Amino acid sequence: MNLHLDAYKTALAQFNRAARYLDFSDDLLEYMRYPRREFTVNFPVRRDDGSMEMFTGYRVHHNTALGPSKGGIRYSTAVTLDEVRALAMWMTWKSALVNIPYGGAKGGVVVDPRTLSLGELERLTRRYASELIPLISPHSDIPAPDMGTNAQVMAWFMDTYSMTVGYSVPAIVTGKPKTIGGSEGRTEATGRGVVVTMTSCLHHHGETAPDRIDVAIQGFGNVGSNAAIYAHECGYRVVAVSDIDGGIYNPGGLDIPAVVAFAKERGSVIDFPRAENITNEELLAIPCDVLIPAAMEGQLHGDNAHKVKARYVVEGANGPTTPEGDDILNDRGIIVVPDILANAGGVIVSYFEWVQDMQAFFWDKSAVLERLEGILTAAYEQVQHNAEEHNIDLRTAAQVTAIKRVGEAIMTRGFYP
Ligand SMILES: NC(=O)C1=CN([C@@H]2O[C@H](COP(=O)(O)OP(=O)(O)OC[C@H]3O[C@@H](n4cnc5c(N)ncnc54)[C@H](O)[C@@H]3O)[C@@H](O)[C@H]2O)C=CC1
Ligand SMILES: O=C(O)CCC(=O)C(=O)O
Repeated sequence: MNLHLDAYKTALAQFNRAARYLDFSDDLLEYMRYPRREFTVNFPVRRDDGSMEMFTGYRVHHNTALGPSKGGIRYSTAVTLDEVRALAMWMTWKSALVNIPYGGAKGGVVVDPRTLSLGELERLTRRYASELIPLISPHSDIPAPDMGTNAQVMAWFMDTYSMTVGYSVPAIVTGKPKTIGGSEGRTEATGRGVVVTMTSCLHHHGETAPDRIDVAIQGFGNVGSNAAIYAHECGYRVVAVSDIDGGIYNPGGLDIPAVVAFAKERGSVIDFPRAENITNEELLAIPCDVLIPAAMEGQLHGDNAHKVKARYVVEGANGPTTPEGDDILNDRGIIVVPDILANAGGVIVSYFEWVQDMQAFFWDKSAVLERLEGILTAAYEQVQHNAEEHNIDLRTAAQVTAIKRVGEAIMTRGFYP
């Protein structure tokens, strides 16, 4: 299975499933299946040893009916145009679902950032940012971090854009360091939001005692580690976590602050002293109540979804479950809180950051976190309500709500093919 070629197939299969519940014309549905713009760029980067290497990057705008396109930038050797298409489409539905005035975009460069020195990473970022300038602006397309990128990468992005136009433009990207216009709470927003939606879902099912809930998390980057930290703070028992090198398991619960410190020093969670090493495949099948895939696409699929022991899957990553995986989980009565809802905390606080930058007026952390929680819990309740009303799963309910908003915006603006 090619997980990345399959990502767009997954996005389309989810869309087609939701489309059955929408009273839209075939023409309008067909229009929404396509990305609006796709940009591919090949560019050179000088390596520290003086050699020159060519890199390929992408930026895809899926739909802009509700506002400027918004979405992260991924640095990974697995990046393909098809993967970026899928991620851009999910951004359209995510922003619409949580009612923020954005369309969907995503970008990526085919590179393993761990193989670059800091200088090489900066040169690559500045060159890619400068190639994207015809496409981006605070009013048209606003990038942010995703897998393999972080606040520092966003700072170089912002600086490159600002140098080109001749004045500082903080609102060109979100997820920046706070010293240059970043928002309080953005770094932890996605992981925190995953735990907020998990809690809404557990409460809906009458499970209100966090100390009775065992959580396993795949991926220990921005999303996974912040989900682990907040889950631990809320009193949940995080029994397993993993990164690309493998995972660790302690059925009595992991000391998450100690794991965070250990991973920071060692570059991986594996060999953490008070736990057993496990593989990523074992983590997905570990005995627990909630499984949070927070690494990448296609992790739960037709060949392993039957092994999941969790009763809930809360999707921190984008597209971690294939349609075959979804069918198996649904048939087994496992509740899946879908990516466009569970991981929307990141884009919500990015929206807050953009608003603050545009107004040059900054909020304190409690205002950011309170508004974040308010939007996510309302979105969860709406999706849960729609799912019950139409007797459909949460993913389909979330997609129906989101696609309906985008379709209505397209129609209202005038859809005359
Ligand atoms: N950063 C953000 O604000 C948001 C990220 N997401 C999604 O969350 C997921 C993770 O993103 P970040 O945490 O930002 O990335 P990151 O680069 O900070 O961390 C990724 C983590 O996943 C691990 N990983 C990578 N490949 C893996 C594999 N094959 N098996 C197991 N672990 C693997 C890495 O070792 C690392 O621990 C992605 O799907 C991303 O699109 C979604 C919404 C917002
Ligand atoms: O913060 C943003 O603007 C986008 C984050 C992102 O890429 C995502 O939600 O997948």
